[in-house]
Amino acid sequence: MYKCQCGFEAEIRSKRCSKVLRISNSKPHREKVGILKTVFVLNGPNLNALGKREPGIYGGKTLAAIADDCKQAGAALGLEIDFRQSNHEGDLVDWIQEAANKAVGIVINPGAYSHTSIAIHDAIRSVAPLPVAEVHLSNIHARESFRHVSMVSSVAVGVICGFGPLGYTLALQALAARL
Ligand SMILES: O=C1C[C@@](O)(C(=O)O)C[C@@H](O)[C@@H]1O
Repeated sequence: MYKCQCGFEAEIRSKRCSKVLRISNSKPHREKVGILKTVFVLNGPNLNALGKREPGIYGGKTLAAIADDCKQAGAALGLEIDFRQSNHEGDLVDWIQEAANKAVGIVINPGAYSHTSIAIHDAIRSVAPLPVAEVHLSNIHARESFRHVSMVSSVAVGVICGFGPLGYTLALQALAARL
């Protein structure tokens, strides 16, 4: 039996296997305390420079404007958006771990860490079955060969790339359809 700080107590097992799910993310718990489902939208290095960074590749929209788009899309989907960016790999690992207790899913654009980070790959595995959608503004497969491999894709439920900022909204819709 698991007990939340709010007093809600239950043992909730996954439909797919007998694994006990985290109580704070369970639907009955969320319904009881009346909280919206939260999705973490995480952004990796250099994405804070969107708007002025290589606009021919990434477009002219700032990350703040993308955050607004996500919040608007989230509101329509009944999702609360926790939007974050860091240039530091460890922050992204910490936030993925934090999402296990606070979110029903993650949208992540890991930036260049997509191509290198075993730590982010492992962090996503460690919070399974929390669904993770990987997003890239650019089509990484149509760019330099070092961008063709992502450490994240094999542990993501899906990948959206090449559609610019719209990819974030599409990822939120795809996650919402699974909840
Ligand atoms: O920083 C980025 C942005 C990116 O993730 C994208 O959104 O297209 C693609 C990466 O290869 C690059 O390092």
